[in-house]
Amino acid sequence: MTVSAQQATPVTTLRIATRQSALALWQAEHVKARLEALYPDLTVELVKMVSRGDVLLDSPLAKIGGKGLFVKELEHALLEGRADIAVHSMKDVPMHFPEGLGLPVICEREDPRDAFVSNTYGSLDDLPHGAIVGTSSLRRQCQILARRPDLTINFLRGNVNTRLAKLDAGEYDAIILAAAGLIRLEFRDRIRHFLDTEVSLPAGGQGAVGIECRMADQAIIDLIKPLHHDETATCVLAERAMNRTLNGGCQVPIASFATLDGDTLHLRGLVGQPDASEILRTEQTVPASECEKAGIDAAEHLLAQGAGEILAALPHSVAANADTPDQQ
Ligand SMILES: NCc1[nH]cc(CCC(=O)O)c1CC(=O)O
Repeated sequence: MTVSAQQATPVTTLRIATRQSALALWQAEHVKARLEALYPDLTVELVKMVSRGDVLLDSPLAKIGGKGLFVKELEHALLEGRADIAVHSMKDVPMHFPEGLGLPVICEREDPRDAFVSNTYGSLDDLPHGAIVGTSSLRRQCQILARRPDLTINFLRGNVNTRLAKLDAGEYDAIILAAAGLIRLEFRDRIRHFLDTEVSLPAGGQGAVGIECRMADQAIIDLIKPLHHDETATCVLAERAMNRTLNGGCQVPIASFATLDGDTLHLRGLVGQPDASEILRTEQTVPASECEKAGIDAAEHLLAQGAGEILAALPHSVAANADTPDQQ
């Protein structure tokens, strides 16, 4: 279909490609509801897909494919015309898009912080000496050990519901999850404490949802554009520019988090050893219009301190797997 033909044809039905995890479905339903509220005559359908990452969830192979495994299937559906948009957690979106696809919309961010969840203890600082904390994010592990070197970090995988079930089964004294996922799935009451960003700097894009589509589909882009949130997008672009400059899929253990104060953007970045033996930090303050430059400068400052050596020393399977994409 040519661009002019699409502009002449109003969109009557929109298909959203989505994974079938509870969080992915919530995000797709949320976008569907917002679009239906904006356009009462529009029919929005969910195209539910099983991503390779979901199939391989319990296999070590899932580690090798990293983030890409969870979005590739959805991107195929877009490229083959089986769906019109795909809704993603920005944290899990790879740095580069296949030819013809792009991500023109980033929605308003939910709480970006990490959350402390426990059935016994009120916060990280309340945990007794040697307590067991569940997470498989090296970013979280590194920052938790920096604050509490006595804790034992144990591997914890699966989606949000699985993780809570493992906590409830008594396998851990506490677990750390993104607040956003818990809030969206109505588990806010399980959060005992929000980790201050000074204690646990979030992953780039955490808490934000983005919409990917075919960039030639101007009518679709126009349709979804009202869901774009400029302030969130400015912050997420800075965070992603830092991660991209630190080199592609290798994002572990990397944190990047930007905030806006009027027209001033403040970006903080971190690269650390998983055991917290070394933690590099950077802070950049720039006009909001230079958000990408802030990300590049942050990455270069981290690289100048030795971030490249830390990241290169990580085993490949770990380095390729970012902030534990299976958690969705
Ligand atoms: N890495 C997995 C992932 N991707 C997005 C979220 C939910 C929060 C968000 O939207 O960033 C999670 C779960 C988690 O980190 O606990």
